[in-house]
Amino acid sequence: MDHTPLFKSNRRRRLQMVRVIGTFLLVALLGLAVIWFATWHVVGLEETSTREAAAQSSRELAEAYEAQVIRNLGAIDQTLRLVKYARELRGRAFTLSDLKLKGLLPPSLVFDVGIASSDGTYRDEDNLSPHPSAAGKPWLENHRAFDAGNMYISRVQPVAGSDTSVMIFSRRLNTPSGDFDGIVTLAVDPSYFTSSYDKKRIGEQGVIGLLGQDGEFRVRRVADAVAIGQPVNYRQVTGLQNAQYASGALLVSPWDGLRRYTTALPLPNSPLAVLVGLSETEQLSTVMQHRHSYFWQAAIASAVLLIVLGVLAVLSIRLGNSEMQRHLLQETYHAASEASVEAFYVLDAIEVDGKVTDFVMRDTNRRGFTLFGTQKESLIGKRLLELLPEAAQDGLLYDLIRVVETGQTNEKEWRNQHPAIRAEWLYREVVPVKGGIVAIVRDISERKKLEIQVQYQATHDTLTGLANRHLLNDRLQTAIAAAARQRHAVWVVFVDLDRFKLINDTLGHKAGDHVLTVIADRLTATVRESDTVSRLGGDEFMLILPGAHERALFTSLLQRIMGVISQPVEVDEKEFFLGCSLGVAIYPQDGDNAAELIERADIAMYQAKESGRNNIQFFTQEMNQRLQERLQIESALRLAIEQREFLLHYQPKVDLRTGRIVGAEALIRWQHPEMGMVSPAKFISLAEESGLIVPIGKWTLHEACRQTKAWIDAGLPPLKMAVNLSARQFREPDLVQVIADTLHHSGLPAGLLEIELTEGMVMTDVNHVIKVLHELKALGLTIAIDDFGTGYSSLSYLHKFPIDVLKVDQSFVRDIQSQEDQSLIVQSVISLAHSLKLRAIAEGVETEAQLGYLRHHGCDEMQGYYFSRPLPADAFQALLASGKTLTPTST
Ligand SMILES: Nc1nc2c(ncn2[C@@H]2O[C@@H]3COP(=O)(O)O[C@H]4[C@@H](O)[C@H](n5cnc6c(=O)[nH]c(N)nc65)O[C@@H]4COP(=O)(O)O[C@H]3[C@H]2O)c(=O)[nH]1
Repeated sequence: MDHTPLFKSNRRRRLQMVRVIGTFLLVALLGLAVIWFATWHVVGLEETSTREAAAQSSRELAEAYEAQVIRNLGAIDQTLRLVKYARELRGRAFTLSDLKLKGLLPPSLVFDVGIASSDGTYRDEDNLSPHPSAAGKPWLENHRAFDAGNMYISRVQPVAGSDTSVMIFSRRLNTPSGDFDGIVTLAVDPSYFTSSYDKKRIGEQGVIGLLGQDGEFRVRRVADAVAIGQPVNYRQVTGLQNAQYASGALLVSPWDGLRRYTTALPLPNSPLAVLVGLSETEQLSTVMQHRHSYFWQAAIASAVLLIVLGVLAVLSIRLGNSEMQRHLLQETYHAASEASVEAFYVLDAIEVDGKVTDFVMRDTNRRGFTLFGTQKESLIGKRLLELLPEAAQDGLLYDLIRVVETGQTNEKEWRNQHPAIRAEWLYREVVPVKGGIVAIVRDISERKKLEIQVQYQATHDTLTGLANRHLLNDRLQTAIAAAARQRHAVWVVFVDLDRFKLINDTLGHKAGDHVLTVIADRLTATVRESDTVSRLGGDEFMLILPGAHERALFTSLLQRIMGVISQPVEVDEKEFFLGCSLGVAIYPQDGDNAAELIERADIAMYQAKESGRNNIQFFTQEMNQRLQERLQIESALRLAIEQREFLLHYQPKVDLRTGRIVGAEALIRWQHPEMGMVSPAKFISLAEESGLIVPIGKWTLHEACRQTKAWIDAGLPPLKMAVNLSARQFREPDLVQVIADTLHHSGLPAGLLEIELTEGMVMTDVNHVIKVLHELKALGLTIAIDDFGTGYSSLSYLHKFPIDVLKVDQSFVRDIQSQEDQSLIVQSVISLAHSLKLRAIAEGVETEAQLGYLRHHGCDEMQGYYFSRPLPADAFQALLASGKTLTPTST
C-alpha cells in the first residue's frame, strides 16, 4: 500500500514536521549560542577590565601608601637627626627638654624620643620620660658595632607593663672623636603607619601594612582590625620574587585566606616594604552583580527566544499541516473523484437578468464523462441544455435551478430519459456551491434492476408471472378502497381447476406446470387490464374484478372463464380437458375487507367443488353455515376414535359365475351421538385433510381383520375382506409394517385381505408405489385398484404394478345402458383387466340390467345394492349364514 496517497502524505507530513522542528531547533541553538556567548563575552570583558582596574588601583594605592610611609619615616628620621645633631654638638649639656622647650620635638603621644647612653641606659636628665633600658637590644649593639650613618628600624617590641607594642627607630651618637656615645631612639606605635587606611578606597576587606624583609609584619590593617608584629612568609605575602615589585598580583593572604590584588613595594634604603591588597571579592562585587544580572537577562532572553521559536515552530507545523492537509485533500479528492464510481459535475450557473437560466459545465471526473460516453474536453464549457436538451422539459433543469435559488440539496432516484446519458437508472445529489452547483450522480441501474426483480419476485408467482397472494392482498385492498369511494362492487373469484391434481400426479410436475402456465395466460387474456389475475398456489387462482354491479355482465365473464379453462390443453402432444370450480364473493355484501372476501370466495369455491365441480357458486350465508358444520365435524372426528363411535359395514362381493359371496368390502360408518350416522362421503375427505385418516384407517384395518377372523372362527365360509386405504395412509412410511402387525395380531391369513387403492394414488410417484406394492404383495395379500377409469392410468405402468383386481368405477356402471361411451369404458376396463390377468369387479351395480351387461362382458365379480347394501357386522353375518346367492335367473 506504499503508493497510496494517504501513506505518502503521512510520510510527507512526518518529514515536513521533522524538517520544521529541526530548523527551529537549529535556530534556537544558534540564538542561545549568540546570547550566551555575548553574555559570557561581556561578563568576561567586564571582569577582566575590573580585575585590571583592581590591580591598577592596588598599585596606585601602594604607591600612595609608600609615599606616605616614606614621609612618615622621613619625619621620624628628621627628629632622630635633629637630636643626634644637637647632642653631638653640645654633648651632655643637651637634653631633650631643650628641644621640647623650643617646640622642636614631635608630640610624645605619637613619637616617644629618648637618648640612651652607650650602655643602653636612658638617663633621666637626658630624657623627658623614663624608658626601658636598651642594653643588649639589637639596635644598640648594631649602632655600637657599625657607624653606618643609617637609621635602624627594629622589630616590634612589646611595651613592658602594657599590651601595646612599639617600633624603635634609632641613630648612633658619636663623641666628637667619633667614638660610640650611645643612641637616640624614637618609639612609634606601629599602627601609626596604617592610620591612613581609607575604607572608601581600600574597602572592608582591603589591607595595608608594613612588613619587614625579616618576615615580620610590623603592622597590618584590614578595615578596623589592626594586627601588629605577626610573622609571615615575606615572599608569599608580597609575591615578590627576587625582590621584584609585586604589582597588583592576585594573591591569597595567608592570615585570612582571602584573595587580594596585592602590591608590595620595598622602601628604598630600608628593610621594610609597604603592602596594599584589595579584596578580589570586593573589587569584583559590582562585576559579579552585573554578571548575575547579565545571566538573568541572558536566561530571560533564552527563554523568550525558545518560547517565540516554539510558538513559531508550532504555528509553522500547523501551517505546514494545514498546507499539507489542503494538499492531501486536493490529492485525495482528485484520487477519490477519479477512482469514484460516482460521477460528479461542477456546473456554474448562467444568469440572465438575475435569474438562472442554464448551467455551464466547469469540471467533471472520469466517471462523469464516461457516463456521457465521451471525453472530458467534450463536456467542459458546454451548457447543460446543449448536453441534455430534454432537461428543459423533464424537470431536471427546474430542479437544478431550485437548488441554486433555495440553497437546498436536491436528492433523487430517476429513470434516465436523456439519450446522451448511458444509464437507465440514476441517483443524483445536487448541492449548492458558490456560483453554481455540484451534482454527484451514480448509476444505480443494476441495483434498481435487482430491486425491481426482487420486488417482482416478492409479488409475483414465479411459474406463471401472475400476482401472488401478497400482491393480490394489496390489489384487493386498493380495489376495496376505490370501490368504497365510488360506490362500486368488487368481485373476488376463486378459481380451482378440477382434475388438475390428476394430471400433475400422473404426468408429473413438468406437465402440471405447463398446464398452469397455459391456464394463467388464458385467464389473463380473458379479463380486462384493470382486473387482477393471481395464483395462490397449486391449481388455485384468484381474480379481482373491480367496478361492477352488473351481475349479468360479470356472470357472462365467469362463463367465458370457464369456457377458456375447459378448452383442451396439449401436453406431450396429447390433449387434456380440465374443468374448474368457481367461487365468488362480492364486496360489499359478502365482506368489507380483503381477508374476508378471499375466505368467502374460497368457501364458495369449495361449495362449487362439492356440488359436482365445473360450476360457479356465489357465496351465501348457508355456505358459511356448512363450513361451520364442517369445522364442527372435524373437531368431533378427533374424539370419535376414543369415544368408539366408528363401526364397519360390510358389502358383499359376489362371484358372477357362481353367484356366491366371495368377499366383502369394509366401509366405515360414524355413529355420532347427535349427528346420527355420518356417511364416509362427509368425513373421509375431512379426515384426509386433517391427517386423522391415519389412526382411523388403522382402526378400520384392525376391525375388518378381526371381524373376518371371527367369522372364520365362527365356522362361516372364508371370504376375502377388502379394506380401503387412503392416499395419506399409503404415504405413511410404516404402512407395510402396520398391515403385517395387524394380520399377525388378528391371525387372519394374508390371502384373505385385499387392499383397495384408488387409481390416482398409484399413479403418483410410480416407482415408489411399485416398491411399496411389492412389499405388500410379499405379505401375501391382494391389491385392487378402486374407481378405475376415473383417472389417467398410464397403461405402460399398469402392467408393472403387482395388482390383482381392477374395480370399475360405479359412475360408469350407473350409465352403462344409457350412455354408450360409458359402457365402452366398462368393456375396456374388463378386457384390460383380463389382458393383464387381473380380476374385474364392478361396483355400484343396482339393477339386473347392469348385472346382465357385466356378466355378458365377462366381469368377474360385482358389488352393489342389487345384491346387498353395505350391512352391519351381525346383519352381514346373517346374510353369510343364509347362504344367499345371486338367483339363477340372473345368471
Ligand atoms: N349408489 C350406490 N352406491 C353404492 C352401491 N353399492 C355400494 N355403494 C357405495 O359405494 C361406495 C363404495 O365404496 P368406495 O367406492 O370405496 O367409496 C368409499 C370409499 O372411498 C370411502 N370409504 C368408505 N369406507 C372407508 C374406509 O374405511 N377407509 C377409507 N379410506 N375410505 C373409505 O368412502 C366412499 C364412500 O363410501 P360409502 O358411502 O360407504 O359408499 C360406498 C357404498 O356404500 C350401489 O349400488 N349404488
